[in-house]
Amino acid sequence: MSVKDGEGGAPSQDGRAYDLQVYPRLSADCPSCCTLKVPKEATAASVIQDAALALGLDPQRLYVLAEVKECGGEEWVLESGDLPVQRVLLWPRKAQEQHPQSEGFYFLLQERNRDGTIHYVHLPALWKEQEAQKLAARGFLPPRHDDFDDLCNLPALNESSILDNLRNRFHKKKIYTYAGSILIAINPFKFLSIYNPKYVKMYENHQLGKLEPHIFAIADVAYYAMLRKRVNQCIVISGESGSGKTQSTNFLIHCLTALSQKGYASGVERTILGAGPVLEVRLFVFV
Ligand SMILES: Nc1ncnc2c1ncn2[C@@H]1O[C@H](COP(=O)(O)OP(=O)(O)OP(=O)(O)O)[C@@H](O)[C@H]1O
Repeated sequence: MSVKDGEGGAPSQDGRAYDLQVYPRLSADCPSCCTLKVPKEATAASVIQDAALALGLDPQRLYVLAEVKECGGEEWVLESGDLPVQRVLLWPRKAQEQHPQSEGFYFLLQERNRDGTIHYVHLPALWKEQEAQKLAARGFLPPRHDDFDDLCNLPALNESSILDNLRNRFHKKKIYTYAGSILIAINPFKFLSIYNPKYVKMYENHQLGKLEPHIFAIADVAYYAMLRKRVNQCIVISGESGSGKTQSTNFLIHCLTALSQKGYASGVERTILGAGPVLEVRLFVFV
């Protein structure tokens, strides 16, 4: 609705008519909006009547007018004696002057059942999509992702959603994904430039989950937990043959030795890695 000095429409006592835009939420074949010129003292009942006429709706059916306000996304159903223009005059100035549905302040026309409840219709997919986007923007729905770096955040948790998520991430060269504090790694079978000293530094002393999942984050958490609690830590690596257990072990040792400041200089990393094939290191206990 935009507030204008009255030309046309029913003038109010102060001589002004107000443009009131009403968006029907009825069926897909209904017009998307109608603009009415109404006086300040027009009631919701009369606006509903005019809107039904303008939209060519069945006058035998019952309708309600609801005010939608962006803040919180509430829909306030108006009583038949309520004055829609009064509501608009309380909106922010910009919304008073211009309020396309996309801006958040508008009126909805919905069908009402005989018992007073609102008759919800099957909404067109596009409309639902827009609503979902708005709710996500307000924080009522999780932001729309096609990949989640922690499986615990998947909106639907089942085998196919897990595999889809891992696949999507893998195609974006994100081979690591968390499931809580567990790290899932998918073998890329090719070199990825995510293991250089810059990454060791980046993940150093960071809470798990703050950054993109990475094997260095696991090494870092174990290392600092050992220092803080002065208790041995272990990292269990499991997977089928060829899945990358040995490679992951090497990355962990690389990161741990780098963190302990001994890595490059003392040859500790080389010594441990050299013992790997003999010990088949899968589980580390650091004192
Ligand atoms: N993160 C990675 N980046 C690049 N290549 C990797 C990665 N992880 C594994 N690979 C490659 O995949 C191959 C198999 O990995 P690896 O030997 O670690 O598997 P494994 O689980 O230890 O196998 P097995 O249980 O049979 O010993 C290796 O050639 C390795 O280089």
